[in-house]
Amino acid sequence: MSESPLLKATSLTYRYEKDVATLTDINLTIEKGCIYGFLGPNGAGKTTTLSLLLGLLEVQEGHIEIFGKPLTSDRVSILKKIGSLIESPSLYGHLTAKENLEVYREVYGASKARIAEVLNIVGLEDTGKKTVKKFSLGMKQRLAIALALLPNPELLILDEPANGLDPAGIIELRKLIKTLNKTHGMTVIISSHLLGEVEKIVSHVGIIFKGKIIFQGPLSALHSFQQKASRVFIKTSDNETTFRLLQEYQPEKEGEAVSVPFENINQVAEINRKLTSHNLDVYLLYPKKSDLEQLFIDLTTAP
Ligand SMILES: Nc1ncnc2c1ncn2[C@@H]1O[C@H](COP(=O)(O)OP(=O)(O)OP(=O)(O)O)[C@@H](O)[C@H]1O
Repeated sequence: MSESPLLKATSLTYRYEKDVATLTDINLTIEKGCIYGFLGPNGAGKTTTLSLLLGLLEVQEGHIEIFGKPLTSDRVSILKKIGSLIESPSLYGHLTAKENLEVYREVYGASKARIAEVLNIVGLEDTGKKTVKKFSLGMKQRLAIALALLPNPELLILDEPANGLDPAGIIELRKLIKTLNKTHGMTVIISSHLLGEVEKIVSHVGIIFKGKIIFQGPLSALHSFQQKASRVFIKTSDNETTFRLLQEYQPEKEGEAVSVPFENINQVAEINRKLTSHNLDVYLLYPKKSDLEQLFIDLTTAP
């Protein structure tokens, strides 16, 4: 029997306001040892979902299990094994990296030796007396991750950690996440609104769009899904007949037109031949941008 997932969220629906569902029926399965990229455009519901997983928001509908236990009943023991970076970290600008960690050490019940360890892991061991206000954003971000690492968590949840970082900072962050996963065995959930930012490190991807999960699976499955999101838009002199003739392509009616999933350019020529051989006039035959396709463009285009 396969091991149960490290995290399982079932049918999460969340409303900030009574009549507006910010999340609808969210199902997530995250396996131990993976780096899970949680992707979606701004406002899709990433932070809300992660806040529910971290118990920062109360579950209204649905169920969350982490480490095989329900979050509602085993909250404290679960949260002790999770490190997180959500929204801006609270760092003291007038203190050094080490002093910042010292402030949080007792909160987490971590040993003094753990401070040097986490500074090493995030590559800030040589910052000495430099105060945090003189740190670059990338260094601040790594220090915030060091804080999250103090309790030596099994699961690390990072909400848009690459936001605002320059390309060098993003590369450093990727390296760090890979090390945490490979060398320290941590499962990592990292959210982003850009696929390119996380594509190089993630093993699995979940895509949230308007509060709904529209894809979840290994990174390798994403590209075939992406292709399926493209459709060919067809308008002829008789759309009913077109719909009937194209049954094998799984057509859908779109107002005055018909659309079929786009597979390749040869299929478009084949459809054209089929329609004209049945004496239909073909007015339009073109790939149409669906919401999903537009979503992929948004996820793959730098702001
Ligand atoms: N405290 C709140 N009260 C009311 N609505 C909220 C609150 N927080 C977030 N929202 C709304 O919920 C929706 C999802 O926001 P959320 O922050 O979860 O998205 P996101 O994917 O993390 O986006 P971003 O990257 O912009 O933070 C948005 O429409 C947002 O305006």
